[in-house]
Amino acid sequence: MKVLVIGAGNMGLTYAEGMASSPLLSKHKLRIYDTDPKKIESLRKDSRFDVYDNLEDCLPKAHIIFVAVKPYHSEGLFEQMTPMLNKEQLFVSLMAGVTLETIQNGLNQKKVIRTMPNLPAQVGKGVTSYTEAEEVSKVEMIMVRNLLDTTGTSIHVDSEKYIDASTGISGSGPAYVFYFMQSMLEAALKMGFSDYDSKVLVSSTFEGAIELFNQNNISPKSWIDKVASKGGTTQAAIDSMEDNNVKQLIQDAAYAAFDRAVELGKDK
Ligand SMILES: NC(=O)C1=CN([C@@H]2O[C@H](COP(=O)(O)OP(=O)(O)OC[C@H]3O[C@@H](n4cnc5c(N)ncnc54)[C@H](O)[C@@H]3O)[C@@H](O)[C@H]2O)C=CC1
Ligand SMILES: O=C(O)[C@@H]1CCC=N1
Repeated sequence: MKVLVIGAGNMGLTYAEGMASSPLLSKHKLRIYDTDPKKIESLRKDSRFDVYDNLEDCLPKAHIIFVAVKPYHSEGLFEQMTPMLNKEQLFVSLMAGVTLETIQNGLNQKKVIRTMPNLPAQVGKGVTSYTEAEEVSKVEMIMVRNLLDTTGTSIHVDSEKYIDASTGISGSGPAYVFYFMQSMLEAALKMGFSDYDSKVLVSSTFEGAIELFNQNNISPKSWIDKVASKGGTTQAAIDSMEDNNVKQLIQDAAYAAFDRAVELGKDK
């Protein structure tokens, strides 16, 4: 099977790297197309990929095409792609907001799957939500799911609403975690720890907490109770967060990303 990734940026290249070793690709190397000459030059040094700088050479014969450009580049790209397509091809969008209908109309094609991946896919720990147009067959869905799973785990959702919603939780979510990490790093530095010690204190704390959460069937709220002694230090920190409405602010942030995904879909 010939798989083509269009757009070798943060997300496209991450997916390309994950899928490059998939047995589904059999004897064919993963194909990548990008318009940035510098990127092309550096990708050509990577023996896992067949790298292209023009669509005519890679698009017409591809079976599954992943589209990983920025949403605002999609319209121009679709116009360029349309004359080279055939009805057997399957399209998988990684783009935030851009709806199945917009992609179908833009490409004049029916077989489209929309996904929302996230960046931890770079270390095989991504989570991707996905949903499909009704013209996509069950076999095609299984093939794509197997490809998505090369970058971590995936969840099927029944409607595009949940693709936009997962953008607010998992797609943009790693940035919220990094925001929290950055805030704690800055606090550690202010307290006088070295760069190295601050990094160890913060990253080990995150890693340990996630591990506890994953290895036990206990809610984060219950874990908070296990850390916090009555009248102790943790309670002082949690009270400070509650007084400052931090929980509501985080939820507002997740909804802001969700709303922006919906808005991006309407911009098209
Ligand atoms: N970065 C992230 O964490 C996530 C990104 N996404 C989605 O992935 C898509 C790509 O985002 P990033 O990888 O972060 O962007 P990026 O800017 O890192 O990569 C985009 C790539 O597309 C290339 N490109 C631009 N126009 C092109 C064209 N006409 N043909 C071929 N290549 C073209 C650029 O040269 C660049 O290499 C976006 O639609 C975004 O919504 C989704 C989930 C997470
Ligand atoms: O910020 C963005 O628009 C993309 C989608 C989810 C993560 N990055």
